Amino acid sequence: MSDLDHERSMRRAVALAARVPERPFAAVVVDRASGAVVAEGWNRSDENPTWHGEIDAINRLVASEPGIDSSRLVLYTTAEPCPMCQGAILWAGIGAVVFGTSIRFLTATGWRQIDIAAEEVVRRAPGWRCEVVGGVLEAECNELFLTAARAAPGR
Ligand SMILES: Nc1nc2[nH]cnc2c(=O)[nH]1
Repeated sequence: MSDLDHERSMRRAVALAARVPERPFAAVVVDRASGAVVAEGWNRSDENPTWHGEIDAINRLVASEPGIDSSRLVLYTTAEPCPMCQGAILWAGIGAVVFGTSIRFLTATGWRQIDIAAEEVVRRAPGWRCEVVGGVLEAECNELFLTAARAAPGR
C-alpha cells in the first residue's frame, strides 16, 4: 500500500462527503494496481438505515466492475467502518481499508455507533485478510463530524 497516496484519495472522500453534510460518511474505492478510482459511495441512510457510505460504494463497485480482483482494492472512508460495513468489506474481499475519523471519536462526539473497532472485526475473522489503516486526514474528517454534530446534536 505504500505506493498509494492515501491523503489524495481521502481528500476525494472528504469532498464527496459534502453531498451529505448532515451525515458526512463517504467512501472511495481505489485499485492499487493502477491508482484509479473504481467506485464511490455516500451515506444514504435516510432511504434505508443500512445504506452506509461503505455499503453504497461496495454496491456500486459490484454493479460496475463485476469480476474485479477485489483483493487489490483499497476502500477509503471518512470514518472507521462500523461492524456491519467492516463485515461487508471482508465479504467483498477488499484488501485494505483506510479511514479518517475513529469510532471512538464519533462516540465521544455524540454519534450513535456500535463500539467495535474495524481491526477487532478483522481479528475475529481468522483466515480473512484486510489491512486496516486509521488516522488519514484525521483532523479534517473529525471536523466534518464535529460540524455535523453541532448542527444537529443527539444523533
Ligand atoms: N463508517 C460509517 N459509520 C456509520 N455510522 C452511521 N452511518 C455510517 C456510515 O455510513 N459509515
